[in-house]
Amino acid sequence: MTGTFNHRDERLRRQAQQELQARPPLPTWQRRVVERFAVERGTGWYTLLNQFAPDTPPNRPDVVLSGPQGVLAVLLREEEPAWEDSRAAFVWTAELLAGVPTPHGMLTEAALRTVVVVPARTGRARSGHSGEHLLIAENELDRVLVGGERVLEATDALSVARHLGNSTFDLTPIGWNAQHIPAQRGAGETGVSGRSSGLFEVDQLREERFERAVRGPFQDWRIFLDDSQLGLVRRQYSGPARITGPAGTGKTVLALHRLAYLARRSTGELLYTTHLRNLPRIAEKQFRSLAGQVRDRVRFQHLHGWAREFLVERGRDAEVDEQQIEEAFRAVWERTGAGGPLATARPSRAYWKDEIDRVIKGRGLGTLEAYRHAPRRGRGGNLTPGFRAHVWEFYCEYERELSERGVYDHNDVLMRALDELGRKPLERRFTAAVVDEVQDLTLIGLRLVHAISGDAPNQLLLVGDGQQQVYAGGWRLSEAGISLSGRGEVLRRNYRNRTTIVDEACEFDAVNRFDDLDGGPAVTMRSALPVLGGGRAVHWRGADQEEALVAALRALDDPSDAAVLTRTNNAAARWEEVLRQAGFQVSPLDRWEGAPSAAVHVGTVHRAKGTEFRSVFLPDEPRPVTSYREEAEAGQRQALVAVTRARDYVWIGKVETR
Ligand SMILES: Nc1ncnc2c1ncn2[C@@H]1O[C@H](COP(=O)(O)OP(=O)(O)OP(=O)(O)O)[C@@H](O)[C@H]1O
Repeated sequence: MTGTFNHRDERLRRQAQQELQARPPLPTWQRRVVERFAVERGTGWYTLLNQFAPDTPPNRPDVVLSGPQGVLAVLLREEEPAWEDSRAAFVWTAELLAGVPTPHGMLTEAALRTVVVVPARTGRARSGHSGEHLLIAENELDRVLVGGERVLEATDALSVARHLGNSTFDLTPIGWNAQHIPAQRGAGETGVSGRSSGLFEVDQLREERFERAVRGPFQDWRIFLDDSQLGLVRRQYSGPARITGPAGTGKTVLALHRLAYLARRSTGELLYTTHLRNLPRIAEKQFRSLAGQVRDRVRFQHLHGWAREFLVERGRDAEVDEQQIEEAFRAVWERTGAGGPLATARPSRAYWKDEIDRVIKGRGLGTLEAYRHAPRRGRGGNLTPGFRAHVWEFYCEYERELSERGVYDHNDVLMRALDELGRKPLERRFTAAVVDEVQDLTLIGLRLVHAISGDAPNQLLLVGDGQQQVYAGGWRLSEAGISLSGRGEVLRRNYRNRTTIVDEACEFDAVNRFDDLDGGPAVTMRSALPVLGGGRAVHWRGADQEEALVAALRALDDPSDAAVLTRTNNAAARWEEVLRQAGFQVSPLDRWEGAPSAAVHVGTVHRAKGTEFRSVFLPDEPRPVTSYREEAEAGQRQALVAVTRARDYVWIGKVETR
């Protein structure tokens, strides 16, 4: 075997030497490197040499390689170059690559890495990522050519190489011929078009793409996007923009790609934020795997965390004591709420807490007069201006209680941060900010992200889905001074949920109170296009739900990546206990950072926003019967969020006692 390989390597080396002789000579060490690259043709790498090498402009790659581990923009330099040059070389190559179609989707620039190779005599290169590139010495080429994660199939690698060779005169194939390589078509494999464009026959492949390629070993959201996703990653927006789409349509994936794309074409810090505490941690982990080289450019932080940190930097108090807030509210409710007009109108403490959190403070209403006329979207209960005076009185009591206890609540933190920004804006705004799950922000939260980001091109991207709103209340973007002017986009292909799960989700009447507010087209789960067929939904009915759920968990073919989702914290705590006693390893959702684990995740639907699991269990739990429309609607939206966390399997319990 070895003999065969050596013979092949030798042939490839001689071919490369001949081709190199016909062009301006390279310094000896560079020639050695290019020959080595060319020999790797035998392991699936295609080499393209910059026609200007060794006098390549400093901001261009000397060599580009396409192979199993992706695409490499290689700079052969005597010394480590300035980061601006290696970044420019990356962007130059990325622009050539933009949207190469493959059977798995459009290739993204996550498949591309910049590698700087310096001569061996320089000694071992200062190893590792400098942020923009990987620096290695000539004798360390194995680090990028051998092993590592495989991201391209052989046909993809060749297709990409041909595309590069055919899209610029600057890159010349070495050791292979972009025009004459025969198409490779094996069983179940898609071949390469013989056309000189070097592209796949995309039209023929479109049909196959969803069914076959998505299931294939290389359907990876980091490396391949669909055409509408990739278009939005690269689109230039002249002001704030918004992306909507039903659950599982790749909104977060798109947002992460866009952050990476913008990070590589700008300076300064970028921000991914949301009101959810655990989502930034999960998104950060995904981003690291997508764009490790620019990971330090993007801050992943939930909005309250950002506001607290900002206030502290400005020397202002920002501590929030959850327990004190809860006690303050309870005291006021018992003193004036429970026996007063509020309880008569609506005997729910939580409802009036939401009225303060989501309407009065959430909208930053400073006077009774403002509250009298404020819209109360999605809140139900048509409160007359006269009745609102009672609510206002109750709110003032709550504020007095907080101030006597010397505490701020979460809304205070956002409002104080907004005030502080009004007094003295950020010295340097974020280059770009993405706000995920935007439908659940309060109006003050929305104003705050707008104040942080501004209106400049590409600076603010709002990502959300009105059908998945799980917190009360609502707003119009215009109330926060944000104008989209047509910069609203919709995604429709669902990559997460198998068809059966989507069908289950469509059973819920999850009214979208957002899209019709902002004038965009209302796209609901029913109009989503599931890419993955199959899936399984089990509706269990009976008396002993604990026994049934535990048995169903034990019966899973693949027990990894399972979650039990509940409506309330109490129910989550109880299920944690039940599962532990049944011998399961349990991981509370609020501490989860997105890493795969064998433990069963347990938490509320609120904590599960933005996450996904192979199997999801939704046990029945007692819920108050409601005659209020908005509560029923909220329940339906929560149920939709819960079901759409499942990729393959959903178990829905219903306790039926005699
Ligand atoms: N182009 C793609 N190819 C393959 N998988 C994809 C693609 N886009 C997204 N996915 C996968 O689909 C799933 C859902 O993506 P994502 O979380 O971005 O959706 P979302 O629209 O933000 O969902 P939700 O609104 O429910 O939070 C993820 O598993 C993601 O990896």
